Amino acid sequence: MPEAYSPQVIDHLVRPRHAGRLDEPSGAGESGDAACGDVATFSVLIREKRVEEARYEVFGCAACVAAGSALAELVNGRTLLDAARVSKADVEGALGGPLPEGKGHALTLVLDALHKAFEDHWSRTAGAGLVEGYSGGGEIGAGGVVAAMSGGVDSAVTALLLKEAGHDVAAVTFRLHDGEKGSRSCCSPDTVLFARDTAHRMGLPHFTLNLKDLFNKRVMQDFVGSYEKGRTPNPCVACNAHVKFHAAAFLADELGFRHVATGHYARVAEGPSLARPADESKDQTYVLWPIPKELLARAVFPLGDYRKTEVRRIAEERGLAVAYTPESQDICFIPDGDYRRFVRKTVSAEPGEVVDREGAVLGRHAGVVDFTVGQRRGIGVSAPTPLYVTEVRPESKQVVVGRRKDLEVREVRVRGLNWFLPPGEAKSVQVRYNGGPVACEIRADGEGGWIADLEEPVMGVAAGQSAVFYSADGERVVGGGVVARGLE
Ligand SMILES: Nc1ncnc2c1ncn2[C@@H]1O[C@H](COP(=O)(O)OP(=O)(O)OP(=O)(O)O)[C@@H](O)[C@H]1O
Repeated sequence: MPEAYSPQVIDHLVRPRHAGRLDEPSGAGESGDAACGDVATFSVLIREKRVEEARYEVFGCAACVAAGSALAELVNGRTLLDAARVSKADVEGALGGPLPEGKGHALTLVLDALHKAFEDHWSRTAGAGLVEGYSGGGEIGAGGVVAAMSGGVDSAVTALLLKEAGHDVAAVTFRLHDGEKGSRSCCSPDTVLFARDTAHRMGLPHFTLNLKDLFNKRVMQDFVGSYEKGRTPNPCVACNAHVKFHAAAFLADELGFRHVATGHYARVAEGPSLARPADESKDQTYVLWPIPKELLARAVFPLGDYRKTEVRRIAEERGLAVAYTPESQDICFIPDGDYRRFVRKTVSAEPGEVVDREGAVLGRHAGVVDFTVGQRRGIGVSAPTPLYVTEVRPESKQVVVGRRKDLEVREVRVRGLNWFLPPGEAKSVQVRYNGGPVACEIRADGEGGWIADLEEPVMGVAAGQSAVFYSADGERVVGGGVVARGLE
């Protein structure tokens, strides 16, 4: 580490390039904190996928000021993709090599301000309902892939494999929620920085899209609301239905790219339909059923052909820092896994009765939001044989309990279906993420929904869960939907 500033740093201090703010930018961003001394802003004017102008303003140490000037010089006039590829190492290079000890943060600070300006540009382009319901623009680009990168190993290897296969790749990280304090779940600020760094080390452009409002409305509120209604939600399914693929397609269209990729373990088969991946222990087809068909036609899942162990090995071999990141938690916005506490923070639960199937009152509970069908623990009623929740009735605030046998269902009603293949090809159904498929026959219920008649009984099917139908060979997803009440 040098002790003094390089001639390049001094030059940027004496002759700052592109200093100031644009009056009418298409995006503006700020990073840093006055309390810790350094604040950087960038304003950008983007036209025709090019950074026509970029200006910076920095209040802070000399290294930060010089880094702002060097970065502005590096991105002015470049294509948006090239500008989004500029890395900390590039800025460092432009400043004549490593900064003096303790000054490395300058690179992160100015790059973050620039990327927040890009993020703001996308928010302004997409408008208030950012990508809500977006399913593709008029013209789909010929090539290129937008790879959704969460900061985890799967999506990093996804982007790497696509790049190594010769595709034009742009990485995108979605800001979905703030995470809970102290957490390092996906989308917390440091995760975004980490994902950007990972993309840049692969030589990829990186963008961030702010989807917090959409995610809050379509995933988090739905999650809490479902418990209030006595249903069991699956937030990953809701995210795949409304957020991830729409947002990635939006960015792909803006960049003139055709495909969108995620690190899911699944394959896209002809149809298009979804097919099971090579690594059956990581199969994610169950949560992917709601992707609109027109978006599935643009989706690629490179990991569908790999086993997770191979994916980690690839990450290790290529020296990716993500190689050792832990598996992500079940629900990304509840890092501690305590979803009851999460739900209770938002809804005020009202007490009610615990009743048996004949209606006899066995006890009291503190709120229906604490219960799901199939639950055994925490019922608070003692009985000679174990009791299970067999039904949740939010209207009467009753929780119905019964024996294990009472949980068995032979008929599942499914609504809100998304079919990839003709319904007649459905030969089995899976009603739980970790459950296997059960042979079934299906019939239309005459009201737009379908009924699956199961060959063998399944325990504890809760309204709100997904029901996913598979083909006769069990390999392809025929379609999926949401389990409806009415099977009782
Ligand atoms: N915040 C995010 N930003 C961008 N893409 C995301 C984000 N969260 C998830 N994804 C995409 O969705 C895929 C599946 O998400 P999931 O939460 O199941 O993560 P995962 O299977 O553990 O993958 P990873 O190891 O990449 O985090 C990811 O591989 C990634 O492509």
